[in-house]
Amino acid sequence: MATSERVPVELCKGVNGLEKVVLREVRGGSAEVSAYLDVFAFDSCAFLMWWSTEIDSAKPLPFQENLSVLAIREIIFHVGSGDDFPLPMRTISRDSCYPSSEIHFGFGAVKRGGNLDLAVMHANFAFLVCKVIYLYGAHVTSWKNEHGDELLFVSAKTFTLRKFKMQFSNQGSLEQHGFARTKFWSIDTDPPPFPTSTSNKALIDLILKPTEEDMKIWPHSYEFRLRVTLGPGGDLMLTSRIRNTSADGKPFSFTFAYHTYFSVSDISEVRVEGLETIDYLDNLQNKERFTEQGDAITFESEVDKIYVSTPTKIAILDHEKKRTFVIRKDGLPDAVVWNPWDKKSKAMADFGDDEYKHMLCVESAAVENPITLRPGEEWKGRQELSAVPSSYCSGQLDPQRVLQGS
Ligand SMILES: O=P(O)(O)OC[C@H]1O[C@@H](O)[C@H](O)[C@@H](O)[C@@H]1O
Repeated sequence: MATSERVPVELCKGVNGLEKVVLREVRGGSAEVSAYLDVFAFDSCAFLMWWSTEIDSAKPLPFQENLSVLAIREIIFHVGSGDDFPLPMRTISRDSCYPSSEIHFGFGAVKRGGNLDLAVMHANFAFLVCKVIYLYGAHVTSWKNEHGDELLFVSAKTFTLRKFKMQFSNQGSLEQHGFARTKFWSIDTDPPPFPTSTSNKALIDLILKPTEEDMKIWPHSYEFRLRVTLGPGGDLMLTSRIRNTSADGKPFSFTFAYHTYFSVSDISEVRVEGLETIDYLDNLQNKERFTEQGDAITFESEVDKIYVSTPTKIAILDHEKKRTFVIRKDGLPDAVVWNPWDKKSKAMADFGDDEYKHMLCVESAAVENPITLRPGEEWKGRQELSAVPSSYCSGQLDPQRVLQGS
């Protein structure tokens, strides 16, 4: 039987500081199961960080050791009944067990140790689609699909989180990739309106403004807004808006990139489509300009290329995982493709020697031509990521269909 059932939940103190939730079978009244959760709640939303039916096999996700439960008003689990009970959450099917009216959206913010704040949001509590955004550098450190698979790559050796996201480099005088990724951002509670609809989405708005100290390094006044949105289908959207708020009448220029590290099964099995025949500046050859030849891009050594004036859709095909990442971008004409391969991986202190095999960095960017804003002007750059199952094997997938989003 696979009928939908709302099961009453009791929360009790578990071991190791974890919450323990007891679900009681309502039919027949005999079955009882204990499940261990790491949850926290904010306002009326509860967030599940991981779940296990056995305490010993429960492995916390990274960076969550110090999360504490603030309040829990209600947790609703939908499970099967009879012989199916308890169904692991990830096997519950959307159609049979989860009426759309009960899909929850929301986000929360909680303080953790080590002075990093984080915000967590979910688009669908039962499907474990959640993400974690560090206010330090506005890093999105986790993005999961409905099966709980992590879609982003985070190095196990990451110690400063310098590896993720914002590039706000003035090409030269600033630190590598600029300063936006090493500043503490704030939650923007009252952002100016966005033209796009916000219904049926979980979102959070972050903002970065310069302090007096920052102005000594980059003497310009700006508001840098980032909206992170999780769509109901699990798509991850990042929209950045940068405004020149200078009172001195001076313009400023910047370059930009969403420094996204995708998790891949095996870099040797991965193809990038959509950049064929496009010009690129090769970072490994003094930014000399070449034209990409032939078919899709594959990887067999270090790659560090800035593709210029690319199409707005790029696809990363992961043969082994049977998954395709589709990147759609707007306001970001360029795309950086980077994999450090073995030698560079060994030279990077916060990157494992073999981790290059499981990551690919594809960045939606505006690098070749810096963006210039006069006082009062605003720039907008948007990246939308989706992960779709693909039954790809060589020659079977029509790249044009992926790139045209059909
Ligand atoms: O280690 P970082 O500073 O995050 O940079 C990683 C890589 O980022 C890419 O954007 C650059 O093209 C590479 O040259 C660089 O090595």
